[in-house]
Amino acid sequence: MVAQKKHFLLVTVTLQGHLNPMLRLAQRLVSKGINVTIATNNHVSSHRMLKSTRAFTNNLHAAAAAQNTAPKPPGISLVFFSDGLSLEFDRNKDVDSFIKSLRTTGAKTLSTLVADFIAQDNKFSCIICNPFMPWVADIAAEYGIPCAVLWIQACTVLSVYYLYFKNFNLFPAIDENPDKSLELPAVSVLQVKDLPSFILPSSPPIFRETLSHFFQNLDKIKWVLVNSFAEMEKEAVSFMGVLHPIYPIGPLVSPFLLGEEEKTIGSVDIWDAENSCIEWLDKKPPSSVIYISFGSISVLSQKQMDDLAMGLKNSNKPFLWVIRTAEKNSEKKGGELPAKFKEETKEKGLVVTWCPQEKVLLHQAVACFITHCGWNSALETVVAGVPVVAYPGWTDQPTVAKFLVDVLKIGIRVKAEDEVASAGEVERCIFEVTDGAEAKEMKKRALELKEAAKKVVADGGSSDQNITQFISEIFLRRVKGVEEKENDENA
Ligand SMILES: O=c1ccn([C@@H]2O[C@H](COP(=O)(O)OP(=O)(O)O[C@H]3O[C@H](CO)[C@@H](O)[C@H](O)[C@H]3O)[C@@H](O)[C@H]2O)c(=O)[nH]1
Repeated sequence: MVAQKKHFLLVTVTLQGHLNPMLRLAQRLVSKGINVTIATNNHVSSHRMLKSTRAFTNNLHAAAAAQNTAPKPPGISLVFFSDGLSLEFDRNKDVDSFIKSLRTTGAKTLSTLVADFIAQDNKFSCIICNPFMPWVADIAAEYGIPCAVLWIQACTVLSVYYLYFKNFNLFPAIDENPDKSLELPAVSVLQVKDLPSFILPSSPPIFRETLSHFFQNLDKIKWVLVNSFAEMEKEAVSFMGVLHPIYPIGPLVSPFLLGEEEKTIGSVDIWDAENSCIEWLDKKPPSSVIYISFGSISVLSQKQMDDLAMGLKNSNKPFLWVIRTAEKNSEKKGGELPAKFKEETKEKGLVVTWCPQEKVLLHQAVACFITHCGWNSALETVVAGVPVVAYPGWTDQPTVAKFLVDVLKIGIRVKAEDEVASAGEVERCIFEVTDGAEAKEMKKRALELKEAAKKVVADGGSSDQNITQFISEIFLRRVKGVEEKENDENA
C-alpha cells in the first residue's frame, strides 16, 4: 500500500470570525498528526497573518528538536488565492460583489492552487470549507478529494436553516412582525426577532442564495463538523443528528482558554491587538470590568453608540471597549464616541481598536461581556465562564442571543427599539448581570459550562473523539478504495 500523506486543505474567507475557528481546527488536526494548509482570499494583512502562522509551526519544530523527537511534527501553512478584487476593495461594504467575485474568480484560482499541489505530488487527503463557500465542494469533487464542511455557527442555527432551506414549510410567511412566534422542532419557541436575519425578507438576497447553495450541495459533503458540543446544545445536536450526520467538535477556541499551555499562536489577527489592555486589567479589582465588543464586522449607529456610552458612564463601573472604527487610518463608518466621553471616563474606561479578546475574557478582572453574540465570542465567553449582556445585530446573532439567555441562562438580552438599547436599558442590564438577583446563578452556570467545555476537548472527550473518528473515516475510505469507486461511478 502506498504511504498516505496526511495533509488537509482548509478553505476560509479572510474574516476574523471565519478565520479563527478554521485556525483552531487546524491546531486540533496538527495535534492529531495532520499537516494543514489553510487557503484564504488575499488580504491587506496577508503579511502579518503569514508571520504568525510561521511562528506557530517553527515553535512546534523547535519544541520537537528540544525533546529530540524525530521526524518533524506536522505544521500549519497559510496560502492565499485571489478573489479577483483589489486589496483596497471594501469587502464588508460591498458584500454582494465580494461573494460573487469569490465564487467565480475565487473558485478558479483556488482550483489552480489545488492542481498545483497535486502536480507537486502533494494531493490533499481532505478539503474542509465553511458553509459560506459552498462551491469548494465542487472543486473537491473535480479532483476526487473528500470534502467536509466546518459549520462555524451554532448547531441551533444549523437546525433552523436546515428546516428552512430543506422546505419543511415551518416558516409560514415570515412577515417580520418581530413578536410572532414559531414552533420549530428541537428549538425552543422562537419569535421572528430570534431568527437568523438571513432568512428574513429584508436581508440582502445574496446570503439566502449562498446558504441555499450550501444546503443543495450538502450531498457532496461527507462530513459536517460543527463548532459546538453536545453537552451545551443537547437538543439541537440530537435533532440535527437525525436529519443529517454531524460531528460536534467544538468549542473551537484557543487551547490556552481551555487551560492548556499557551503556544505562540492563538489567533491570526487581521488587526494589531492592543496588548497593553491586559496590564490595564491587571490593575482592576476582580470581577469589576465590563468588556464590550461587537466583533469584526458590525459597527454601531450613532444612536446606538451614544446610548451605550451614556449607559456605561452611568453604571459607574470600569470598562474596556473595543471600537474598531476608532482605528486611525480606517475609513470612518458607523457612529463615533460622543465628544468628551473619553475625557469624562478616563479614570474608568479604556477604548481600544482591537484586543486579545480571549485573554481579556480569561482575565479575573472581567465581570461581564456586552456582546453582539457572534458565535466565536459566544463560545469564548462560555469557555471563560463570563456572563453576558446580549446586544445582537444581524445574521445568526439574534438566535445566539436567545440561546445564551433563555437556554443557557448565562445573561440577559437588551430590550431594543429600532435596534437601539437606551442608556437606561444598558445600565439596567449591566446591573442585572453583575449585581442583580440572578447574577450569582448566571455566573455559576457560566462556570459549569466552562468545566463541561474543558472535558469535551480533553483526550477521550466527546469532541475529541469526534475529530479522531472523522480523521479515521477519511483514511479508512482510502484504504477501502471508496473514493476510487465513487469517482468511477461519477465518471
Ligand atoms: O478586539 C477583538 C474583538 C474580537 N476578537 C476576536 O474576533 C472574533 C470575532 O468573531 P465573532 O464573535 O464570531 O464575531 P464576528 O467577527 O462578527 O463574526 C461573524 O462570523 C461569525 C461566524 O460565522 C458569526 O457568528 C457572526 O455573527 C458574524 O458577524 C472572536 O474570535 C474574537 O475573539 C479579537 O480577537 N479582538
